[in-house]
Amino acid sequence: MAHAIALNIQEIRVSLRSFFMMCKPRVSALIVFTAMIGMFMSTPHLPPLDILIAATLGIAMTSGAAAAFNCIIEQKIDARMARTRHRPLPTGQVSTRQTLVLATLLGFAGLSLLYAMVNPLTMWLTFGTLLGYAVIYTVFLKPATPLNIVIGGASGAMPPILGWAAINNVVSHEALIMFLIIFAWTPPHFWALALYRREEYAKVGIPMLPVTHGVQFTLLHIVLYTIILVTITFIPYSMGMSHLIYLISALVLNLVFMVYVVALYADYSDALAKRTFRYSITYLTLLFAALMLDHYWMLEW
Ligand code: HEM
Ligand SMILES: CC(C)=CCC/C(C)=C/CC/C(C)=C/COP(=O)(O)OP(=O)(O)O
Repeated sequence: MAHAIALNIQEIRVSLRSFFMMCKPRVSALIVFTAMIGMFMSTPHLPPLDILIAATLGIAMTSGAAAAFNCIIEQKIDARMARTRHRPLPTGQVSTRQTLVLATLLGFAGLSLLYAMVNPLTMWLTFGTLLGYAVIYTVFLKPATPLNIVIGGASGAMPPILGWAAINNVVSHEALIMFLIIFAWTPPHFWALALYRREEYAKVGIPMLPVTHGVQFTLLHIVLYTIILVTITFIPYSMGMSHLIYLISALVLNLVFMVYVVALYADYSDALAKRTFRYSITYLTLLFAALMLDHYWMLEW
């Protein structure tokens, strides 16, 4: 009897750990971080603690649920790619039904928290973001067009808008600028990975840009989108939303990003594409951290 209970607890622990991995915790963490920056940027003071906590939790739970739905829908493809074949659904560590129940509960709980403790606007925008990623991107765009990531990127760019709405109950132009930064960042971020994983995407028939249009065409578009990104990152300074700390940080981060993408364009290697992909994550993290640092530093003065 005691043995059976111990076994059951062990099974539940394995299932929960597997489920947690399907919430793509590292991606979700950066998504939540950008949402929190949206919250901090939306007010000259600190946001009310109860709303800050409820909004952060609600957005994190819904983002995790969206990622888990993506894992359910893509499990057959995931099983055939080296990068994803160890995910819990392809290895059979958890069942589809179990994951579906947990993802639905998590998403419902996250959205309810936003509705009850934050505001209905944030709940509806977050629900739209979930549908944008789990349905529009995953089901319709990803298998259909190399523009999947450009259009689908809109849902990954939503978090600062969600954060701002959580505190102020509006969608502001400042939040839209932060949205645009992530929106322009997403193609270079993802195409860098898609380049060194192009053979796997080709094998499973997903029309990522390097598969449909080749390496050189993708590299050119990475450079073009990075130029657009760099341009957009100067808007916060030029409209007085951010100041010198942000400007200097953006200059340095942009310079390094440009060096990466131009070097990649000039002399492609999988190893450099992998480093560019990793840098894209550092870039977005530091750029958003700089927005917040600049915001509070300037208020101090
Ligand atoms: C539709 C848009 C996006 C696509 C297609 C995309 C694609 C990817 C892929 C395929 C990976 C590798 C994941 C893995 O191997 O587990 C990845 C990693 C990552 N992405 Fe994105 N991404 C998108 C948007 C975003 C956004 C909006 C953020 C955050 C604001 C983000 C943050 C990250 C982070 C932090 C990682 C590293 C995960 C790790 O180290 O395990 N991505 N992305
Ligand atoms: C707040 C909220 C509801 C956010 C939802 C938006 C969200 C979770 C965006 C994540 C983007 C992401 C993980 C892309 C992975 O691409 P992929 O799915 O093509 O990669 P894969 O091959 O690793 O599955």
